[in-house]
Amino acid sequence: MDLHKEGDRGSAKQKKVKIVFVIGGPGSGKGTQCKRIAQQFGYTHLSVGEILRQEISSGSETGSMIQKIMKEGKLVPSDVTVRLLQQAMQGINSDKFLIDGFPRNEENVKAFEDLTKMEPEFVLYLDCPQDEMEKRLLSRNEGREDDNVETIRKRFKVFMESTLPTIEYYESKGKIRKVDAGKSIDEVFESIKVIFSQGKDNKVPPSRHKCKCLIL
Ligand SMILES: Nc1ncnc2c1ncn2[C@@H]1O[C@H](COP(=O)(O)OP(=O)(O)OP(=O)(O)O)[C@@H](O)[C@H]1O
Ligand SMILES: Nc1ccn([C@@H]2O[C@H](COP(=O)(O)O)[C@@H](O)[C@H]2O)c(=O)n1
Ligand SMILES: [Mg+2]
Repeated sequence: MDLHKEGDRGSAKQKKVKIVFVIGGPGSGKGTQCKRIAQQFGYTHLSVGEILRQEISSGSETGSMIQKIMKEGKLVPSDVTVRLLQQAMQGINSDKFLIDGFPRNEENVKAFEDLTKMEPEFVLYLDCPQDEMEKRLLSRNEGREDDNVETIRKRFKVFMESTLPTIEYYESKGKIRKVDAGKSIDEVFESIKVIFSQGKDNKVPPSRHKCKCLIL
């Protein structure tokens, strides 16, 4: 990916692209909060789930493969996901990306690092109790095929087994910024604003997290 360069005809002028990943369980409020962050802090919001749903809508063979996986609440192979994400990023002239719903497992992390040679500035983790997430998803009403009890439970399992290890990985790098996402939309955004208002040198010290999502 050539996200680092800008200017005419491939001049070597460097463009520093800032990336923030946003992760959290299904229904933790990633999409809701990303919209607000993008608006207030000037980020380009890319929802990886949305990118995958667009591929389904295109009617491609890859799209039908994605549809089957999503219906099962499983994860799409990382080479497919990262290629589509990379294409979306390359099509937008922005230097600040908010990547919603990524990474979902260690394979996502590796594929992203290998392909883009980039790392996120930090990772926003929306930590929310599972019963609250389930309640939100069951009343979302956006017509998503995966918003039914059976698939939701499978998505929770995938989150616990595959996504939590990525949180540990970024925790070890001091990159996790965790917020309590079980509160109201406004309250969650207040906590997020503090994080996005912090300067580069004003980093929150790393701390071992305890997930609310595990306390059931
Ligand atoms: N803090 C909150 N309190 C109550 N409801 C919320 C809160 N945040 C989001 N919601 C609602 O919960 C539902 C799920 O939110 P959202 O779509 O933002 O979650 P998500 O993390 O993006 O989920 P997914 O991983 O399934 O895409 C939406 O209907 C949204 O309006
Ligand atoms: N990195 C990702 C992100 C998403 N998926 C698949 O899409 C589904 C919906 O994602 P949302 O972020 O919109 O909840 C998710 O359940 C996965 O099937 C993925 O594979 N990899
Ligand atoms: Mg979402």
